[in-house]
Amino acid sequence: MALSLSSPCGYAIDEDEDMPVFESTAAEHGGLSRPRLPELSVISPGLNSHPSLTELEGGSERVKVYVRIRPLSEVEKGRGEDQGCVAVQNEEALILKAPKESQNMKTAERGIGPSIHKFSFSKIFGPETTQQQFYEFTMKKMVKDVLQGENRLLYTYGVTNSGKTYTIQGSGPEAGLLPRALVSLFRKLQGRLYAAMDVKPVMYQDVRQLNAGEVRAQEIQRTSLLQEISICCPLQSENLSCRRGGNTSTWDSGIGGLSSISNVASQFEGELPVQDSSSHFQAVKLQGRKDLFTCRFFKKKKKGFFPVKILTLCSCCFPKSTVFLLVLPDLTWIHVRSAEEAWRILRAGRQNQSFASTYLNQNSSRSHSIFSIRVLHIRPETLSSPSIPISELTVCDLAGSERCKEQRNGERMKEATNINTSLLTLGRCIAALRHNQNKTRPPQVVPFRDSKLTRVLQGYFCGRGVSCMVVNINPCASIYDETLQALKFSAIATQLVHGPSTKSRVAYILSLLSEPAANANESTVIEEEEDESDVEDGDITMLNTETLLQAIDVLKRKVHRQREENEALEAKVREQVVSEVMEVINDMQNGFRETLEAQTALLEEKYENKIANLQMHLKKFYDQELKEKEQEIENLSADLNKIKSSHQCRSPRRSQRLLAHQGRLDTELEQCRAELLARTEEVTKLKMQLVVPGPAGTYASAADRKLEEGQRNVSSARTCISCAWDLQRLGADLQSGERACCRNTGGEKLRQALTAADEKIAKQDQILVELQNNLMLVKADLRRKAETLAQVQADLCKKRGRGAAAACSTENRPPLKRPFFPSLFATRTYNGRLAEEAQVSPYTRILRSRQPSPPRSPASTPRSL
Ligand SMILES: Nc1ncnc2c1ncn2[C@@H]1O[C@H](COP(=O)(O)OP(=O)(O)OP(=O)(O)O)[C@@H](O)[C@H]1O
Repeated sequence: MALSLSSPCGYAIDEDEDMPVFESTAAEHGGLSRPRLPELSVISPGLNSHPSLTELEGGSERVKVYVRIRPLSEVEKGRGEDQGCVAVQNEEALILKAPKESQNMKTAERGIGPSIHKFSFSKIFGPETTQQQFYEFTMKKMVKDVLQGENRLLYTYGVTNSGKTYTIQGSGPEAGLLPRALVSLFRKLQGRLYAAMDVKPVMYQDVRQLNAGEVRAQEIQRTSLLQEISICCPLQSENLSCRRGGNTSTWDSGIGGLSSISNVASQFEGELPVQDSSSHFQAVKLQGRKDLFTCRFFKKKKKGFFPVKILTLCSCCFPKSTVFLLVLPDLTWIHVRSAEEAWRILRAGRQNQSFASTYLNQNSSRSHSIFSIRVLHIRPETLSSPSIPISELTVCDLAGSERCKEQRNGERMKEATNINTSLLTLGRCIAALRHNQNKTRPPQVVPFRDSKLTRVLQGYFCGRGVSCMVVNINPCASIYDETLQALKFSAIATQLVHGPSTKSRVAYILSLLSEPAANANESTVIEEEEDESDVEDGDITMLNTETLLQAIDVLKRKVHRQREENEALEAKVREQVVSEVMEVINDMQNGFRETLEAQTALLEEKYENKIANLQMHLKKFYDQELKEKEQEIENLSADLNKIKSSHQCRSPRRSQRLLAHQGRLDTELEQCRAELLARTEEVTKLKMQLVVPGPAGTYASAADRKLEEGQRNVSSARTCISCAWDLQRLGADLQSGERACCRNTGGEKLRQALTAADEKIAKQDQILVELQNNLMLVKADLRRKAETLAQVQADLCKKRGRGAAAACSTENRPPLKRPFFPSLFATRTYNGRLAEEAQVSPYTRILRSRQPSPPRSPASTPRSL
């Protein structure tokens, strides 16, 4: 088998060639030269520049989303589809401008949404990009990764007729990503292929060692299947009979879509087995499930057919057959020894894919196409171990999304509905994954199980591998709205971050087991583990149950320890928080106290001011009241005077009598005054005579002072007595007058004043009696003193002789009786009360008590004296 894979269909494969650097296509599309657009869509999550990888969560990488814009065909250009609605701004930014006829423009004109949208992607490839360039930038590295044990997925997404199949499979000499990847893969594996067929991958990451019988059976099955597949080709061209749900219809073989594969596969024409027309293919719908049906391969025998292979497949995935499709457990993996065999199966699978002519695409894929190839990394020393590392490359050509209503055929419409449903589920899964990346929000269930497509791809979205999306764009103006929707969907995918790798989980589990063991059993298990570097490359399924249980125990202990640490930390934090809170509370308390004191001072000041104001107002008020009362008193006095005068008018006789009596009293008083003056002069003269020098003089002066005192008392008493009697009479008269007035006026106040005056007069009487007694005593005392004085003078005369006798002749005269008048108004009193009474005479008091009686005449008052 001399097969040159260096350039199978004219394209050069240089594995060591550096990745080409593409220039921006913005200038060609006028993206940079266009004026600044007035309005931009805000729906593009990639509007801002992409964050660097280090900024992403946990250092994970974002899902790479590449955009490829296909060139317009001459026919499309002739239809006027080139309206510049898709423009590349730079290598990462794409601008969509709604054409006039589009629905988006209509809604934009109604003001509902923008007419210009900007999207950001990992890289944008313009229409001039060749298949080789696109492969080198996208798939080449993936192939390398797969050979290094990584899992990789590449899937295309876009509107129908946008170039997805062209990108994956190619057309004519322009082979797509998949044939190039296969050629590259087998070239790299050349000379290192494992020839025996004694291992077989079972579900997911498990590998089973086959015994001799199983190897033989496997070989037979493989050869048979390869033959059956190769047999299908002529059968399909002969209108393969297909029975679905009892109805037999002609199966659309879609041979026209095989041109590119056939072109590449032409390299292997000589190697194809001889076609056998004795096989037959039948598809039977599974009971109760619309999307599942069973494909049976029959080998024609002489007497009828017998089944060779039964596959249960999903209509939305790869409806007829492929050995690389791993949807349900009864599918099997076929051992591929060379690129040639891979091509055969690929071509067969391609033949069994559904194609149809739609209104947009002459050869439209009516089902998703998934191609998977697994590489078992076998080492002789680990051959017996079930944990053989496996890496997988999956290339998925999704069917194009399209408007169902525009399908003219019922069958096409059903297909379009199925396609859109599965694409919608894919979109929901991506949106849910995007949502779950935000740890602050409650996680959503990712609806992987709602579609076979998402079930197949689930592993790549859950850390099993790295996925990459290729968005194909048709720049035709007529499908602008669909293109916009596809870009919106893929814009969500640009925000996806790859989940944590399952390999990192394995490494984590192994690191757990390699921690210092708490007991002997653990250490035993660790010793039994393989070299870490060897095992870390594998998947989680390579760990046995015992190891996993041990890891769980370690994790439990770790969790327990963490909880204890957390509790201790929490207690510490609580303590710190409490102390800090207490400090804050104390500060607050001090603050409040200061504030309170300040407030109290302010309030005190405020209320003091208020009290002062109130006092001022009260004072004003009571002053006013007092004035009013005084005014009232004055009015009352005036009234009283009026009444008196009227009373006088009414009883003139009594008034006259009173006036006459008053006149008499005044006369008497004047006489008393005159007499008093005369006596005073006389007393002064006597005093001058009585000045005696020496001790006798001293005695004499003392005696004189006492005498004067007694005289003053007596005179005051007498004056008081006389005045009192006069006043008593006057008071009685006034009382009678007032009573008369009161009878006429009924003034209660006046009556009370008179009663008080009567009481005072009674008291004066009593005082008068006491004064009379005192007078008697003073008189007796004066007599004794006069006698003593005479005696002293006589003794003095005897001692001085004759000269002195002459003097003594005058001095020896018997002492004259000293008049009492000089002490008549003496201020000396016997007690405080008397002094008061002496100062304020009964007459004065009576007059005062009768206020507001008419004011006294100055001549009639004792003060005038
Ligand atoms: N980059 C390209 N260069 C040249 N021609 C292209 C390119 N991309 C697509 N085409 C052409 O556009 C047409 C439609 O492409 P293709 O069938 O791959 O679209 P599709 O997206 O797979 O459609 P569907 O989803 O209906 O299967 C084909 O004739 C193809 O040759």
